[in-house]
Amino acid sequence: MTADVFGAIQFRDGHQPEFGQAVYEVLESLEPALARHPEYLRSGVLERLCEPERQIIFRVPWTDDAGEVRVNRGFRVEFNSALGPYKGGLRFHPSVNIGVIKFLGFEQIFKNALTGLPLGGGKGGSDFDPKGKSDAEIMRFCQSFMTELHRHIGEYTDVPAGDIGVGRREIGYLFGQYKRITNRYESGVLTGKGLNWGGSQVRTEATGYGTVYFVEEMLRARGDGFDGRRVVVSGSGNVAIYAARKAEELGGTVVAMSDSGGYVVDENGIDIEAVRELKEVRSGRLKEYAEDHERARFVEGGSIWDVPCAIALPCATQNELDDEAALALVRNGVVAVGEGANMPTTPGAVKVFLDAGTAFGPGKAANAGGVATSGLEMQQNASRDSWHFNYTDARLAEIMADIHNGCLATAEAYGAPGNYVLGANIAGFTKVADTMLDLGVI
Ligand SMILES: NC(=O)C1=CN([C@@H]2O[C@H](COP(=O)(O)OP(=O)(O)OC[C@H]3O[C@@H](n4cnc5c(N)ncnc54)[C@H](O)[C@@H]3O)[C@@H](O)[C@H]2O)C=CC1
Ligand SMILES: O=C(O)CCC(=O)C(=O)O
Repeated sequence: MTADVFGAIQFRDGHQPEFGQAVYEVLESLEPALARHPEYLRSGVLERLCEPERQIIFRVPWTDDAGEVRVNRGFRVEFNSALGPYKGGLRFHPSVNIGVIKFLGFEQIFKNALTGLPLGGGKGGSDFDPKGKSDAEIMRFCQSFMTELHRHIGEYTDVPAGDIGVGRREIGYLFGQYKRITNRYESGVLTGKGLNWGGSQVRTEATGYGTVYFVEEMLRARGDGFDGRRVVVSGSGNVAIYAARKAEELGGTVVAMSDSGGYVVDENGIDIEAVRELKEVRSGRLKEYAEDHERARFVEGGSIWDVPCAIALPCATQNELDDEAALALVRNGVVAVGEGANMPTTPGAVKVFLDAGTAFGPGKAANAGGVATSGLEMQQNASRDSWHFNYTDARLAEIMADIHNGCLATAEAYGAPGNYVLGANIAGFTKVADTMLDLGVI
């Protein structure tokens, strides 16, 4: 049956490979749940889940510093609102197209369900490349993007946030333009805001910290931990920096990090604060880190996954860890892999880890701490409140432990103990599917 559904999707959307990959991975692991619950098939839940409720594509014209008019394409895919308003980030990167946004929106449905918070799934972005743009250009782009997007979003409708290329600066320009156009100080319309204007403590750290909390739970379930372990973190953006920081706080040694130019290795442990300052303040390249730290070496190109480690945290982008990389990690004795990024591990590589008995935390569970903390930001906005750092961090840790335990229990209940991929997919799916049954055919 799932083969029929997938065939229909391939027929319609075969030119969207990332979307096909994300759908296939979910459908494949749902078989045991569908066998137990034929009502999902009778009510067309699968077909409805795989088709976005709404897809918005729009022109984003803006003027560069030389006075030239430029045009980018903007997207917002409002995928599923069974559990709450559409929720998910905006990605600004030249590789963005409708298929990439659909894959991210589809993943977001199940991830958001796993958080236990009332959040539907959506995603958006643009093929705009922020690299090399001035602050004024970024602002004009964000204002133009919001001039169209504002009519589709709202606290009770659709609540965007950041993703690759969209951080607090961009959220600020987007929020400013929304406020100006609508004449409403509607804090709950966006998350990832600055602390002075409705943001939440811990949102900046949340995805990286949450990923490490999840991996810590997987390790604990095996009587292990971060202490004294070598850790490799790919990427050096928002998720990577705070995953590395938390891994170090728990006693791990982060020996390698990367950016799109290559990777840096420091056997004594990377100075995470120096990477944070380099990336967040100076917008520099990781190569400069090696120039400033004589014990470090920079490898241009190549695979960061060749660096031996016990714990691997892919935190850059989709399909960055392939079969060959997974085999290298397993050969070098990896014990746990936690996906900080969305779908960073190819299907073949996931199979390598599952076959080897590596604890593997899929992104929709392991990186759910970011959107969960966005949910906590929405709670604070709704109650005109702001919580302390430690309280918010404790809520995040509790949510990640609950997600871990839910995935583990679901995997066990469906005859696949220790398989977090199956556990996350079935646990997220059944919550959304049961709600869709309650709400009727809409
Ligand atoms: N920011 C958030 O709250 C969340 C982000 N994610 C996912 O985490 C991943 C990273 O996102 P952020 O850290 O927020 O973005 P970011 O823009 O702060 O950093 C992106 C990082 O990925 C690297 N990168 C991007 N494209 C690359 C490519 N083609 N090849 C090699 N490296 C590349 C960049 O060098 C940078 O280190 C993405 O998959 C995103 O969807 C997942 C959950 C929440
Ligand atoms: O915080 C959010 O709403 C979205 C985070 C996100 O884009 C993700 O989980 O991939």
